[in-house]
Amino acid sequence: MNQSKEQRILNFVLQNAVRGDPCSVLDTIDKYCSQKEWAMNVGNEKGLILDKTVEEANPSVALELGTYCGYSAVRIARLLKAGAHLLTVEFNPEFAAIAKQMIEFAGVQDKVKLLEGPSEEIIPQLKKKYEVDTLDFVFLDHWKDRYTPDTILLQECNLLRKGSVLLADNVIVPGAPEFLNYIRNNPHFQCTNYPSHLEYMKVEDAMEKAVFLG
Ligand SMILES: CNc1ncnc2c1ncn2[C@@H]1O[C@H](/C=C/CNC(=O)c2cc(-c3ccc(F)cc3)cc(O)c2O)[C@H](F)[C@H]1O
Ligand SMILES: [Mg+2]
Repeated sequence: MNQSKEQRILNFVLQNAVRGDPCSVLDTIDKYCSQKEWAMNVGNEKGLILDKTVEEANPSVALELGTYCGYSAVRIARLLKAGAHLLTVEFNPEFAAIAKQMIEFAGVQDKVKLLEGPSEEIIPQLKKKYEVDTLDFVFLDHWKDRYTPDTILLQECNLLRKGSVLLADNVIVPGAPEFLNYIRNNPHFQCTNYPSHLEYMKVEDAMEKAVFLG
C-alpha cells in the first residue's frame, strides 16, 4: 500500500533532521512542505506569531486542538518552561501515530501529552481525567467550523481564567468567519488580528488572538 503524504513528511524528518533538536525538525518539515509537498502545518511565518504569543503567555498548561503531524506541538513545546506541558488533541489515528513519532524524534515528548480523540469529548474530560485546573494558552487549528463550539465548551467547562490566551489559525484561509463574528462581539474576550500568509504560499491569511477577560 503506498505511503501517505504525512508518512512521507515523517520519513523525510527521520532521515534529514537532527534527533532531539526541535528547530531542526521544524526547519526540515518547512523545507519538505515548501519544496516537495504542501501540507497544512502552521509554517514558519505564522509560526513566528505563534512563538511570540506563546512566549508572552508563558503558559504552565497549554492546549492544542488539531495535532496533525505535530509541527505546532513541537513548535509550542520547545518554548515551554520547566514543568510546563502541552496537551494536544487529534482524532485521526494515522495522524496521531505520525505526530507521536515526530514529537519523540524532536525530543519534546516529556512536555507533550497527545490525547487521541475528538475535542468535543476530550475537553469535558480535561479537569477530572487529565488533572487540568485552567488553561493558560489554547491553539485552535482543527476543523474551522469547530472553533466556536469548542471555545463555548471551554467556557462551559470552566477551563478558562482571566488572562487565558486563545490563538486561532486560518481565520482568512480556509477562514473561520463564524468564529471571528462570535469572538469579536463577545465582551468576555479582547481580540487582536495578526495578518500573515498561508503556510508555504503567497496567499493572505491571518491569526486571531483572543484573551479571556473573565
Ligand atoms: C472536531 N474535533 C476534532 N478533534 C480532534 N482532532 C480534530 C478535530 N477536528 C479536526 N481534527 C484534526 O485536526 C486536523 C485538522 C486540521 C484542519 N485544518 C485545515 O483544514 C487547514 C486547511 C488549510 C488549507 C488552506 C488552503 C487550502 F487551499 C487548503 C487547506 C490550511 C490550514 O492551516 C489548516 O489548518 C487533522 F487533520 C484532523 O484530524
Ligand atoms: Mg492551520
